[in-house]
Amino acid sequence: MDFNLLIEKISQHYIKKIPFVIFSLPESESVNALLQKDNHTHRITAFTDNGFVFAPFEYSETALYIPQSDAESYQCQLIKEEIDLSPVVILKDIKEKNKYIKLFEKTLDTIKKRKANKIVISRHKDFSLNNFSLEILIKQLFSAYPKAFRYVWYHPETGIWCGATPETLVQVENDSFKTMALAGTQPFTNKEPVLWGPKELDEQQLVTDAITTSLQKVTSVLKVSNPHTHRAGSVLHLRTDITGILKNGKATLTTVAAALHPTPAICGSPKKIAKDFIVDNEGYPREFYTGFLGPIMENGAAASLMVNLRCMKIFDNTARLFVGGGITLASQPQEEWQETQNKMQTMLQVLKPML
Ligand SMILES: C=C(O[C@@H]1C=C(C(=O)O)C=C[C@H]1O)C(=O)O
Repeated sequence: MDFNLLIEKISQHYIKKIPFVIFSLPESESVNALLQKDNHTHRITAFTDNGFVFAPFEYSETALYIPQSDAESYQCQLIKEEIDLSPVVILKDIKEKNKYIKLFEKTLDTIKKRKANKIVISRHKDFSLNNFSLEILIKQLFSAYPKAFRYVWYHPETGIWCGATPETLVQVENDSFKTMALAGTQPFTNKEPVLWGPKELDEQQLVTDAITTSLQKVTSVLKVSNPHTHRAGSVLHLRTDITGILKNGKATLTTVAAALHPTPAICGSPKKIAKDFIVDNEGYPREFYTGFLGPIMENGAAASLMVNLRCMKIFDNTARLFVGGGITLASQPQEEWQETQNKMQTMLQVLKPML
Protein backbone atom coordinates (compact mmCIF):
# COMPACT_ATOMS: atom_id res chain seq x y z
CA MET A 1 0.00 0.00 0.00
CA ASP A 2 1.12 3.55 -0.70
CA PHE A 3 1.76 6.04 2.15
CA ASN A 4 -1.04 8.42 1.08
CA LEU A 5 -3.53 5.56 0.84
CA LEU A 6 -2.52 4.35 4.26
CA ILE A 7 -3.10 7.82 5.73
CA GLU A 8 -6.51 7.86 4.04
CA LYS A 9 -7.37 4.48 5.59
CA ILE A 10 -6.20 5.63 9.02
CA SER A 11 -8.27 8.83 8.76
CA GLN A 12 -11.38 6.71 8.11
CA HIS A 13 -10.52 4.59 11.12
CA TYR A 14 -10.11 7.69 13.30
CA ILE A 15 -13.56 8.97 12.30
CA LYS A 16 -14.98 5.64 13.49
CA LYS A 17 -13.02 5.96 16.78
CA ILE A 18 -11.26 2.61 16.38
CA PRO A 19 -7.73 2.16 17.83
CA PHE A 20 -4.73 2.38 15.50
CA VAL A 21 -1.03 3.05 15.57
CA ILE A 22 1.32 4.11 12.78
CA PHE A 23 5.06 4.11 13.44
CA SER A 24 8.56 4.08 11.97
CA LEU A 25 11.65 2.74 13.71
CA PRO A 26 14.64 5.09 14.16
CA GLU A 27 16.48 5.81 10.86
CA SER A 28 13.89 3.81 8.92
CA GLU A 29 11.85 4.95 5.93
CA SER A 30 9.53 2.03 6.30
CA VAL A 31 6.16 2.90 7.85
CA ASN A 32 4.17 0.31 9.79
CA ALA A 33 0.56 0.45 10.90
CA LEU A 34 -1.80 -1.65 12.97
CA LEU A 35 -5.49 -0.88 12.56
CA GLN A 36 -7.59 -2.65 15.15
CA LYS A 37 -10.66 -4.40 13.74
CA ASP A 38 -13.01 -3.34 16.56
CA ASN A 39 -12.99 -0.87 19.42
CA HIS A 40 -12.23 -3.30 22.25
CA THR A 41 -9.78 -2.17 24.90
CA HIS A 42 -6.94 -4.67 25.15
CA ARG A 43 -4.52 -4.66 28.05
CA ILE A 44 -1.33 -6.63 28.38
CA THR A 45 0.67 -7.74 31.42
CA ALA A 46 3.22 -10.16 29.92
CA PHE A 47 4.80 -9.01 26.66
CA THR A 48 4.41 -12.33 24.88
CA ASP A 49 1.84 -11.48 22.18
CA ASN A 50 2.58 -9.76 18.91
CA GLY A 51 1.25 -6.24 18.63
CA PHE A 52 1.95 -2.72 19.87
CA VAL A 53 2.18 -1.79 23.53
CA PHE A 54 1.48 1.68 24.98
CA ALA A 55 2.39 2.03 28.66
CA PRO A 56 2.01 5.03 30.97
CA PHE A 57 4.75 6.53 33.20
CA GLU A 58 3.07 4.99 36.23
CA TYR A 59 3.25 1.54 34.76
CA SER A 60 2.30 -1.21 37.15
CA GLU A 61 2.25 -4.30 34.99
CA THR A 62 -0.60 -3.38 32.67
CA ALA A 63 -0.47 -1.40 29.49
CA LEU A 64 -2.76 -0.66 26.59
CA TYR A 65 -2.19 -2.83 23.60
CA ILE A 66 -3.22 -3.35 19.99
CA PRO A 67 -2.88 -7.09 19.32
CA GLN A 68 -1.76 -8.05 15.85
CA SER A 69 -4.32 -10.88 15.93
CA ASP A 70 -7.14 -8.32 16.17
CA ALA A 71 -5.75 -5.82 13.67
CA GLU A 72 -5.00 -5.28 9.99
CA SER A 73 -1.24 -4.73 9.51
CA TYR A 74 0.23 -2.54 6.79
CA GLN A 75 3.71 -1.59 5.74
CA CYS A 76 4.79 0.99 3.16
CA GLN A 77 7.57 3.37 2.18
CA LEU A 78 7.57 6.86 3.62
CA ILE A 79 6.97 9.57 1.03
CA LYS A 80 9.22 12.29 2.41
CA GLU A 81 8.23 15.95 2.33
CA GLU A 82 10.28 19.10 2.84
CA ILE A 83 9.55 20.38 6.35
CA ASP A 84 10.21 23.91 7.57
CA LEU A 85 12.24 23.36 10.73
CA SER A 86 12.66 26.98 11.79
CA PRO A 87 11.81 27.53 15.47
CA VAL A 88 8.31 28.53 16.55
CA VAL A 89 8.19 31.60 18.81
CA ILE A 90 6.70 30.67 22.18
CA LEU A 91 4.92 33.60 23.86
CA LYS A 92 6.41 34.50 27.26
CA ASP A 93 4.38 33.29 30.21
CA ILE A 94 5.86 34.56 33.49
CA LYS A 95 3.39 32.63 35.66
CA GLU A 96 4.31 29.38 33.98
CA LYS A 97 8.02 30.06 34.29
CA ASN A 98 7.72 30.98 37.99
CA LYS A 99 5.83 27.76 38.64
CA TYR A 100 8.62 25.77 36.99
CA ILE A 101 11.34 27.64 38.90
CA LYS A 102 9.53 26.93 42.20
CA LEU A 103 9.42 23.23 41.35
CA PHE A 104 13.09 23.41 40.36
CA GLU A 105 14.00 24.92 43.75
CA LYS A 106 12.08 22.30 45.66
CA THR A 107 13.79 19.60 43.60
CA LEU A 108 17.25 21.04 44.26
CA ASP A 109 16.43 21.28 47.95
CA THR A 110 15.55 17.59 48.05
CA ILE A 111 18.79 16.73 46.22
CA LYS A 112 20.82 18.95 48.59
CA LYS A 113 19.35 17.15 51.57
CA ARG A 114 20.96 14.10 49.96
CA LYS A 115 17.64 12.43 49.39
CA ALA A 116 18.45 11.89 45.68
CA ASN A 117 21.29 12.33 43.18
CA LYS A 118 19.03 13.22 40.28
CA ILE A 119 15.34 13.97 39.76
CA VAL A 120 13.73 14.56 36.36
CA ILE A 121 11.03 17.22 36.51
CA SER A 122 8.65 18.12 33.73
CA ARG A 123 5.74 20.31 32.72
CA HIS A 124 3.13 20.45 30.00
CA LYS A 125 1.86 23.29 27.85
CA ASP A 126 -1.27 23.56 25.73
CA PHE A 127 -1.37 25.09 22.25
CA SER A 128 -4.64 25.76 20.41
CA LEU A 129 -4.84 24.39 16.93
CA ASN A 130 -6.51 26.34 14.17
CA ASN A 131 -7.45 23.36 12.09
CA PHE A 132 -6.33 19.91 13.18
CA SER A 133 -5.64 17.45 10.37
CA LEU A 134 -4.50 13.89 11.04
CA GLU A 135 -3.05 13.77 7.54
CA ILE A 136 -0.87 16.86 8.06
CA LEU A 137 0.16 15.60 11.49
CA ILE A 138 1.37 12.25 10.13
CA LYS A 139 3.14 13.81 7.12
CA GLN A 140 4.91 16.46 9.19
CA LEU A 141 5.94 14.10 11.98
CA PHE A 142 7.27 11.26 9.82
CA SER A 143 9.25 13.54 7.50
CA ALA A 144 10.67 15.94 10.09
CA TYR A 145 12.62 13.51 12.27
CA PRO A 146 13.93 10.57 10.20
CA LYS A 147 16.42 9.58 12.93
CA ALA A 148 13.79 9.27 15.67
CA PHE A 149 11.17 6.64 16.45
CA ARG A 150 8.00 8.33 15.18
CA TYR A 151 4.46 7.32 16.03
CA VAL A 152 0.84 8.40 16.07
CA TRP A 153 -1.35 6.35 18.40
CA TYR A 154 -5.12 6.61 18.75
CA HIS A 155 -7.35 4.88 21.22
CA PRO A 156 -10.78 5.99 22.44
CA GLU A 157 -9.40 5.72 26.00
CA THR A 158 -6.42 7.99 25.39
CA GLY A 159 -7.23 10.14 22.37
CA ILE A 160 -4.37 10.88 19.98
CA TRP A 161 -0.79 10.72 21.25
CA CYS A 162 2.21 11.18 18.99
CA GLY A 163 5.90 11.86 19.20
CA ALA A 164 9.40 11.60 17.79
CA THR A 165 11.53 10.07 20.51
CA PRO A 166 15.32 9.63 20.49
CA GLU A 167 15.38 7.21 23.43
CA THR A 168 15.30 3.40 23.36
CA LEU A 169 14.06 1.67 26.49
CA VAL A 170 15.08 -1.75 25.20
CA GLN A 171 15.48 -3.49 21.87
CA VAL A 172 15.49 -7.26 22.02
CA GLU A 173 16.31 -9.90 19.42
CA ASN A 174 16.33 -13.42 20.82
CA ASP A 175 18.86 -13.26 23.63
CA SER A 176 20.61 -10.05 22.52
CA PHE A 177 19.49 -6.67 23.75
CA LYS A 178 20.33 -2.99 23.30
CA THR A 179 19.51 -0.04 25.47
CA MET A 180 20.97 3.41 26.05
CA ALA A 181 21.69 5.99 28.69
CA LEU A 182 20.54 9.31 27.24
CA ALA A 183 21.21 12.23 29.52
CA GLY A 184 22.77 15.64 29.09
CA THR A 185 21.29 18.16 26.69
CA GLN A 186 22.43 21.27 24.82
CA PRO A 187 20.94 23.19 21.89
CA PHE A 188 22.04 22.10 18.40
CA THR A 189 24.02 24.97 16.85
CA ASN A 190 25.85 23.20 14.03
CA LYS A 191 29.23 24.04 15.60
CA GLU A 192 32.00 21.44 15.81
CA PRO A 193 33.45 20.11 18.01
CA VAL A 194 30.58 19.66 20.46
CA LEU A 195 31.87 20.10 24.01
CA TRP A 196 30.29 18.63 27.15
CA GLY A 197 31.03 19.96 30.64
CA PRO A 198 31.46 17.99 33.88
CA LYS A 199 27.78 18.51 34.82
CA GLU A 200 26.56 16.61 31.74
CA LEU A 201 29.33 14.00 31.92
CA ASP A 202 28.56 13.29 35.58
CA GLU A 203 24.82 13.08 34.94
CA GLN A 204 25.45 10.75 32.03
CA GLN A 205 27.69 8.49 34.15
CA LEU A 206 25.04 8.37 36.87
CA VAL A 207 22.41 7.21 34.39
CA THR A 208 24.76 4.66 32.79
CA ASP A 209 25.70 3.23 36.21
CA ALA A 210 22.08 2.99 37.34
CA ILE A 211 21.04 1.23 34.11
CA THR A 212 23.89 -1.28 34.20
CA THR A 213 23.17 -2.02 37.87
CA SER A 214 19.49 -2.65 37.18
CA LEU A 215 20.45 -5.04 34.36
CA GLN A 216 22.96 -7.05 36.36
CA LYS A 217 20.46 -9.70 37.46
CA VAL A 218 18.98 -10.34 34.01
CA THR A 219 22.12 -10.31 31.81
CA SER A 220 25.08 -12.61 31.31
CA VAL A 221 27.11 -10.20 29.12
CA LEU A 222 27.00 -6.41 29.38
CA LYS A 223 28.96 -4.02 27.12
CA VAL A 224 29.07 -0.26 27.64
CA SER A 225 30.26 2.19 24.94
CA ASN A 226 31.92 5.55 25.50
CA PRO A 227 29.48 8.47 25.65
CA HIS A 228 28.90 10.15 22.29
CA THR A 229 26.83 13.05 20.94
CA HIS A 230 23.39 12.24 19.57
CA ARG A 231 21.35 14.83 17.69
CA ALA A 232 17.60 14.89 18.30
CA GLY A 233 16.08 17.69 16.18
CA SER A 234 16.97 21.04 17.72
CA VAL A 235 18.86 19.57 20.70
CA LEU A 236 21.93 17.39 21.26
CA HIS A 237 22.20 14.66 23.88
CA LEU A 238 25.01 12.69 25.40
CA ARG A 239 24.40 9.00 24.80
CA THR A 240 26.00 5.76 25.96
CA ASP A 241 25.04 2.51 24.23
CA ILE A 242 24.56 -0.51 26.43
CA THR A 243 24.37 -3.92 24.75
CA GLY A 244 24.57 -7.51 25.87
CA ILE A 245 23.11 -10.95 26.22
CA LEU A 246 20.11 -11.82 28.37
CA LYS A 247 20.47 -14.55 30.97
CA ASN A 248 19.10 -17.77 29.64
CA GLY A 249 15.79 -18.63 31.23
CA LYS A 250 15.88 -15.71 33.68
CA ALA A 251 15.13 -12.75 31.47
CA THR A 252 12.16 -12.05 29.24
CA LEU A 253 11.11 -8.86 27.51
CA THR A 254 8.62 -8.33 30.35
CA THR A 255 11.23 -8.63 33.11
CA VAL A 256 13.81 -6.50 31.29
CA ALA A 257 11.29 -3.70 30.61
CA ALA A 258 10.16 -3.81 34.24
CA ALA A 259 13.79 -3.75 35.45
CA LEU A 260 14.58 -0.68 33.33
CA HIS A 261 11.43 1.42 33.56
CA PRO A 262 11.39 4.17 34.77
CA THR A 263 15.06 4.81 33.95
CA PRO A 264 17.03 7.57 35.69
CA ALA A 265 16.98 9.40 32.33
CA ILE A 266 13.30 10.22 32.80
CA CYS A 267 12.72 9.65 36.54
CA GLY A 268 15.90 9.87 38.61
CA SER A 269 18.05 8.08 41.10
CA PRO A 270 17.35 6.48 43.54
CA LYS A 271 14.33 5.40 41.56
CA LYS A 272 11.70 5.23 44.31
CA ILE A 273 12.60 8.55 45.93
CA ALA A 274 12.63 10.29 42.55
CA LYS A 275 9.34 8.75 41.46
CA ASP A 276 7.57 9.63 44.73
CA PHE A 277 8.90 13.19 44.47
CA ILE A 278 7.60 13.50 40.89
CA VAL A 279 4.15 12.11 41.69
CA ASP A 280 3.82 14.32 44.79
CA ASN A 281 5.25 17.55 43.41
CA GLU A 282 5.00 17.86 39.64
CA GLY A 283 1.40 18.94 39.94
CA TYR A 284 -0.04 17.16 36.91
CA PRO A 285 -0.31 13.51 35.78
CA ARG A 286 2.33 12.58 33.19
CA GLU A 287 -0.06 9.98 31.70
CA PHE A 288 1.84 8.40 28.78
CA TYR A 289 4.69 10.95 28.67
CA THR A 290 7.87 9.13 29.82
CA GLY A 291 6.00 5.84 29.62
CA PHE A 292 7.11 3.38 26.94
CA LEU A 293 5.75 2.07 23.68
CA GLY A 294 6.58 -0.03 20.68
CA PRO A 295 6.09 -3.16 18.63
CA ILE A 296 6.38 -6.67 20.07
CA MET A 297 7.19 -9.39 17.54
CA GLU A 298 7.86 -13.12 17.52
CA ASN A 299 5.88 -13.57 20.74
CA GLY A 300 8.22 -11.34 22.69
CA ALA A 301 11.49 -12.71 21.25
CA ALA A 302 11.88 -9.44 19.32
CA ALA A 303 10.79 -5.94 20.29
CA SER A 304 11.68 -2.25 20.05
CA LEU A 305 10.41 -0.49 23.13
CA MET A 306 10.98 3.26 23.22
CA VAL A 307 10.66 5.89 25.94
CA ASN A 308 7.77 8.26 25.17
CA LEU A 309 9.57 11.63 24.88
CA ARG A 310 9.15 14.71 22.62
CA CYS A 311 5.52 13.82 22.53
CA MET A 312 2.08 15.40 22.72
CA LYS A 313 -1.55 14.55 23.27
CA ILE A 314 -4.20 16.03 20.97
CA PHE A 315 -7.78 16.65 22.09
CA ASP A 316 -10.51 19.20 21.27
CA ASN A 317 -8.31 21.21 18.89
CA THR A 318 -5.64 21.46 21.57
CA ALA A 319 -2.13 20.00 21.55
CA ARG A 320 -0.66 19.34 24.99
CA LEU A 321 3.14 19.16 24.79
CA PHE A 322 5.19 17.45 27.51
CA VAL A 323 8.80 18.36 28.30
CA GLY A 324 11.26 17.83 31.12
CA GLY A 325 14.87 17.52 32.11
CA GLY A 326 17.11 16.00 34.75
CA ILE A 327 18.09 18.07 37.80
CA THR A 328 21.32 17.41 39.70
CA LEU A 329 23.29 19.40 42.27
CA ALA A 330 25.00 21.35 39.47
CA SER A 331 21.78 22.41 37.66
CA GLN A 332 20.90 26.08 37.10
CA PRO A 333 17.22 27.15 36.98
CA GLN A 334 17.38 29.42 33.90
CA GLU A 335 19.29 26.83 31.89
CA GLU A 336 16.88 24.06 32.84
CA TRP A 337 13.89 26.22 31.91
CA GLN A 338 15.48 27.01 28.56
CA GLU A 339 16.18 23.32 27.98
CA THR A 340 12.47 22.53 28.34
CA GLN A 341 11.65 25.37 25.94
CA ASN A 342 14.12 23.96 23.41
CA LYS A 343 12.70 20.44 23.73
CA MET A 344 9.23 21.82 23.05
CA GLN A 345 10.36 22.86 19.57
CA THR A 346 10.40 19.21 18.43
CA MET A 347 6.60 18.93 18.48
CA LEU A 348 5.97 22.63 17.73
CA GLN A 349 7.69 22.23 14.38
CA VAL A 350 5.34 19.36 13.58
CA LEU A 351 2.33 21.49 14.52
CA LYS A 352 3.45 24.60 12.61
CA PRO A 353 0.89 24.35 9.76
CA MET A 354 -1.91 23.87 12.29
CA LEU A 355 -1.06 26.66 14.76
C1 LIG B 1 12.76 14.25 30.02
C2 LIG B 1 13.12 14.50 28.76
O1 LIG B 1 14.33 14.10 28.22
C3 LIG B 1 15.24 13.32 28.97
C4 LIG B 1 16.13 14.15 29.77
C5 LIG B 1 17.37 14.55 29.31
C6 LIG B 1 18.23 15.51 30.12
O2 LIG B 1 17.85 15.86 31.23
O3 LIG B 1 19.28 15.95 29.63
C7 LIG B 1 17.86 14.07 28.08
C8 LIG B 1 17.16 13.15 27.37
C9 LIG B 1 16.01 12.47 27.96
O4 LIG B 1 16.43 11.33 28.62
C10 LIG B 1 12.19 15.15 27.80
O5 LIG B 1 12.54 15.27 26.62
O6 LIG B 1 11.09 15.56 28.20
